[in-house]
Amino acid sequence: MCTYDVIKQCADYLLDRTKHRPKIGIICGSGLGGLADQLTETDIFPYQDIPNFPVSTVTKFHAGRMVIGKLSGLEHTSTNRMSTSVSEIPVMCMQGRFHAYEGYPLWKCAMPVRVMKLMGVEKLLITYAAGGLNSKYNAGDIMIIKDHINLQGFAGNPPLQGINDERFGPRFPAMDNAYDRNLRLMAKTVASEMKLDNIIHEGTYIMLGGPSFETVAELKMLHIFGVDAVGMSTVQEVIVARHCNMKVCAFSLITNKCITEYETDDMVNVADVIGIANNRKADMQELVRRIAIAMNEN
Ligand SMILES: O=P(O)(O)O[C@H]1O[C@H](CO)[C@@H](O)[C@H]1O
Ligand code: HPA
Repeated sequence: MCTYDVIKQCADYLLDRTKHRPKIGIICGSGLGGLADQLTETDIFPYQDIPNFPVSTVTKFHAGRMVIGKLSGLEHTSTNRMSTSVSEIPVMCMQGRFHAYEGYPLWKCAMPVRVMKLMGVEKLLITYAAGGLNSKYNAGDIMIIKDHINLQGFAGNPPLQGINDERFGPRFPAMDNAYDRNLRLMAKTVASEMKLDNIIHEGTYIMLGGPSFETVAELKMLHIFGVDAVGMSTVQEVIVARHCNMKVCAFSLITNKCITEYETDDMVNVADVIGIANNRKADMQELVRRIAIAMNEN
């Protein structure tokens, strides 16, 4: 386990090298790291330079850098949202995350969230690529997570395993409203303003260990569980963020429809995942940018 002191060393390393003091953190999913490239006045830290930080091994899809800088956008300066001004807010952006299939234990995959917390981050925006299991979802759609199923926790492998340090949070944190109701509402409003209503959904996510994609039988079982989207990340980040009282909002980019029949030659493959991420990344980045700005107002 990473102790409080080790996490603080990471946080202090970054704080000593940037003038920014972000209250919003962003984790970018596979093929969705472009948002970090939109920041200005950036301080960029390759993960291998940050003491005790994990390093990205799926570097084709995750650049493996912490990018701290300013995100700019229109801010509504009156309560009726009629008057606006350009605002710049400090954010820290993980351009790449860690997955269990890379060989990291779940607590280590989520350790950067604690680093963010000790740097002053209060709200976390998460993006990731996922397969759409809900038959109404199409490749290119976006799902706001309403809830998750912590399958690894069911199996006795939770990200909060080990001795609890109360400085981060309680031994037994609640996971009600893990995906903040107000932030979800705000996300839906912003998506409507962007005229994305026809591709936005709200649903339940499950993280599997990967890296193999799911079998038809597994997907049939997950469908019975009430799962709408399937991926290999995010849940550990959310649990660790909620443990330390950060507010969370998370978005799946549905990169493929899950295949739930045997009588087909279709196969999920990572090239399609990245292709769809590339096609839809501009909308996803704009959505996250607008939500970050709106979050900063509230
Ligand atoms: O969840 P992110 O990091 O976006 O990555 C998703 O994309 C990869 C597979 O295509 C898996 O790692 C899956 O979890
Ligand atoms: O179909 C999928 N399954 C698991 N993870 C994924 N990430 C993108 N698509 C998928």
